Amino acid sequence: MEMNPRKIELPMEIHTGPGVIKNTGIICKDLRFKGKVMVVTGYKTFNIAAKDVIGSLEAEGFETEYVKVKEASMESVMMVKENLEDMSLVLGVGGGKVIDVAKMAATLAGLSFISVPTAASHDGIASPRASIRDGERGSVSMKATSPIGVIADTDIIIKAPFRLLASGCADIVSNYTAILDWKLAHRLLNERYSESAAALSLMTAKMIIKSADAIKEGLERSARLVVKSLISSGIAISIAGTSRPASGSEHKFSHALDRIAPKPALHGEQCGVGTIMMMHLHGGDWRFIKDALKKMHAPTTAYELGIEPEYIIEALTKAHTIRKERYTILGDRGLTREAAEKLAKKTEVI
Ligand SMILES: NC(=O)C1=CN([C@@H]2O[C@H](COP(=O)(O)OP(=O)(O)OC[C@H]3O[C@@H](n4cnc5c(N)ncnc54)[C@H](OP(=O)(O)O)[C@@H]3O)[C@@H](O)[C@H]2O)C=CC1
Ligand SMILES: O=C(CO)COP(=O)(O)O
Ligand SMILES: [Zn+2]
Repeated sequence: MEMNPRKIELPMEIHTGPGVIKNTGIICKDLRFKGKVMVVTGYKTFNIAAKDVIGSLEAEGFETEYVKVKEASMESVMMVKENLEDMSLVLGVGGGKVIDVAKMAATLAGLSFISVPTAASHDGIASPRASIRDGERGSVSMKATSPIGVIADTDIIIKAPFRLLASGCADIVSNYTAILDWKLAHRLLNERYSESAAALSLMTAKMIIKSADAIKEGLERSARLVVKSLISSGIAISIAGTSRPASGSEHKFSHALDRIAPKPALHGEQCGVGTIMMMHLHGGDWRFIKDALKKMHAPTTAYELGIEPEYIIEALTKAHTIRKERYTILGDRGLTREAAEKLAKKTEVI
């Protein structure tokens, strides 16, 4: 296989622990930033964390502005970018959608970006990719600048609804099928494959399953454990330069559900249920995945996702049309309706 020059971008500083959000201003100063900082946040997370972030920045002499976003869409990215003219730094304070929008807007404006997650719900915290909805194309994985820093306050993260933490665990469990899909594409299509990225991604998934019993509601140590795993999964994405080690057919299923279901569940929750079914298609131990998700209190059925079975079946038949360039066990033709129904029933998802 031809060897092209590669660049791996990683965060320079990762701050995790209780109360670290109060050090945001000092951290930005130590990283030699000055001037005006744009804080991108969400409608709930503004009060939960962004207010404190702004207070900490202003106490260190930074000027600040903030903008609230709802959706991880190209419109949100452009709206944020338009407000970045005289900024020297962008902070994303919130869940995965806020972080992706802030990351992508900073990338387009040529600015540095710091990730301030308020929930351990996704492995985009430290990754150099942004998942953005773009019109008819649906969800696309865009190349973005790596966060220069991560500030993960475990006091805030553990107070977030437990569902978000369980969803983050499920997003990591999905690395199992993502790796199987990546290997398949490597064998069939000679797609570039990184042993080290795959090994890190799989090890992270194994570790989170091993620690499942230690993940408890309200326990700061649990938040720390999941955050560490999400960052390590994000670093696997950085090494690969693509989200391949953490996103395969199970993610295609989740992206399809986002388009089809009237009320989609959380990203990680949907990916977890997708992992059960895709593992069955790979001929692997889908019960092991199901049991692991159950231990983590993550959903394993359509009912627990709050999604009608008919949308699960439709998403299964459409999943292969998402990110067509990303070859997976779904192949180029995808599942027939009958096969989709059989798969969902066999794995007790519906
Ligand atoms: N770039 C990458 O590599 C990756 C990207 N992703 C993307 O991330 C997104 C999923 O992220 P996820 O966080 O699950 O979803 P959201 O960003 O939609 O967050 C879910 C909800 O949780 C709320 N929330 C966040 N933190 C708290 C808190 N501390 N207390 C109470 N509520 C809180 C948010 O509030 P608010 O309304 O304020 O936003 C939002 O309403 C998807 O778009 C997915 O594609 C996922 C994995 C990797
Ligand atoms: O969610 C991801 C990894 O968990 C990456 O998402 P994509 O499916 O957008 O590449
Ligand atoms: Zn994901």
